[in-house]
Amino acid sequence: MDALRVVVSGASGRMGTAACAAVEASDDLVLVGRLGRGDDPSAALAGADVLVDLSVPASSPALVAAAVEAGVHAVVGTTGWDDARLATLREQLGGAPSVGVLVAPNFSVGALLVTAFAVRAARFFESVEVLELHHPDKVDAPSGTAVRTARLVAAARAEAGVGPAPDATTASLPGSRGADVDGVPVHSVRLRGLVASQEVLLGAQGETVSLRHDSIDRSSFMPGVLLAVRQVGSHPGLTVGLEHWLDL
Ligand SMILES: NC(=O)C1=CN([C@@H]2O[C@H](COP(=O)(O)OP(=O)(O)OC[C@H]3O[C@@H](n4cnc5c(N)ncnc54)[C@H](O)[C@@H]3O)[C@@H](O)[C@H]2O)C=CC1
Ligand SMILES: O=C(O)C1=N[C@H](C(=O)O)C[C@H](O)C1
Repeated sequence: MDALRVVVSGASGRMGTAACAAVEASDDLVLVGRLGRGDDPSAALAGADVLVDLSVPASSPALVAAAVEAGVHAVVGTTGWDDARLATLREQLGGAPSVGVLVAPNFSVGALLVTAFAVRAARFFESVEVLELHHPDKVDAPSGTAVRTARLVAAARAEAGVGPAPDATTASLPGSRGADVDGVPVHSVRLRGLVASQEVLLGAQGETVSLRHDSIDRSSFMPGVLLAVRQVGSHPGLTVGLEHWLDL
């Protein structure tokens, strides 16, 4: 089989640099383009099979739209894909039925497992809060992973008939109880020395559970990136979350 031709957008960034190296180290993949801020993606996409987008939330929708337009599959790690953006992309993919796009808030298997464990645990605990901790150069908050975790946990609670978490607190400073994501408080820490961490705190009468994941190096994301690049062409349409391809 011919090697898959891969273009990386955000190629000079922290994740893009690691992804380019991971692609170059793979015998079955060939890196045919590195896109940075201000580059026109069309020429690179013309000779590509898969775009890996690791850019910034402001640029990601246009880059992915250009890939779909060119008939190129896309693996999207960039955050900021809210419901409105996903709906627009879904509509575009309706006109490109053979193209696959994966929007993956997190590529690390450990992070995906923590989210899956939290969803499994959700119905047993009346209280739940999410803490996400990242390096201080991260441009967005809350993290895409935390938003997705909170939404999935909230959906699992709703399905099980768990009511709102108890909370008698009146915040005397705005923000002190975190952001409200479907009723789940999400707290964002930015700290030099960190890469990416998440902790899901669950509480019931007389007991608590803390589910924590730490990416201590961006290499933690690369097996997931490579798996996604290899599989995206076999999954036409939009997939949100790499967990769907890991049987989690
Ligand atoms: N899904 C996952 O597992 C992970 C996702 N991320 C997400 O990936 C994104 C990138 O993260 P980092 O590498 O830490 O950020 P970064 O700031 O180091 O890199 C972003 C790069 O994108 C470039 N860029 C901006 N506009 C562009 C455009 N129009 N075309 C091409 N490149 C463009 C910037 O110049 C920069 O080099 C963020 O949204 C982050 O949240 C980060 C880590 C893991
Ligand atoms: O910006 C980062 O670093 C990360 N971004 C993603 C997110 O917002 O969830 C994934 C991971 O947490 C690292």
